[in-house]
Amino acid sequence: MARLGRVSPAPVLIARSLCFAYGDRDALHDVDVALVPGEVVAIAGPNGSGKSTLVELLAGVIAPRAGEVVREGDLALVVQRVEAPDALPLTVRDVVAMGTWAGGRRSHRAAVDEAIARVELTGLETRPLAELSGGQRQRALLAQGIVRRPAILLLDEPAAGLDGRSRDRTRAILAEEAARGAAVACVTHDDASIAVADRVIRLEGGRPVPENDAAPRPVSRGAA
Ligand SMILES: Nc1ncnc2c1ncn2[C@@H]1O[C@H](COP(=O)(O)OP(=O)(O)OP(=O)(O)O)[C@@H](O)[C@H]1O
Repeated sequence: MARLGRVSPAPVLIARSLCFAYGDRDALHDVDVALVPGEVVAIAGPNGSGKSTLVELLAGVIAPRAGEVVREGDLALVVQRVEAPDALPLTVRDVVAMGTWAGGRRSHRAAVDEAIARVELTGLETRPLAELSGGQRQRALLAQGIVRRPAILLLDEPAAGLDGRSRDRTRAILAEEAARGAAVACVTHDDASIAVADRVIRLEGGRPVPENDAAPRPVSRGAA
């Protein structure tokens, strides 16, 4: 009979031996990732090291040249996008509500308002996105990502360009999402975010750096 003990939760995302190239330029080599519920993982590394490419592969935005990604549960991707779609008169509430569309589910208006409040944009619900500052847009995109409480939350520099208070708030939201059971992985250059992450995946030249605790934590056997 198996002994009862503390068992790590099963991963909700496993990526094995991921490789990717843009044309003939290699961008990522042989990267393994396991994301488990309740954990915030920082994806760090210098410019051009492959962080955004990795997140796009994990999210399924692009397909790997080699390797595979297995996901359990729904996923939200928060991208770093500074330009607003001026041609579309989308309000903050519209943009956040779009986050509830995936999987045919629609959240209640209360959930949309709650997500807006969490990123401290209450009062700007009817403001067109194009009339927001870059930091406010970034926070609206974060609200879009968290509104449907995804099992997997991937973010590409969600705090880039934010002021100190909004950075702190973003960091707190990622911790809150992990606390409710989401698996969170976040590309960041922010030392404070790296310091508070449960684990860091560090890339250099498209390769994981092993000496920086880049290996996934042990996970329950058989889950893969
Ligand atoms: N669309 C593209 N076409 C060709 N090469 C690309 C493209 N996007 C990225 N690359 C290259 O792939 C490599 C990895 O880029 P990526 O954007 O993933 O790095 P990053 O670590 O996210 O960088 P940064 O910190 O600057 O955002 C870089 O060498 C980059 O020049």
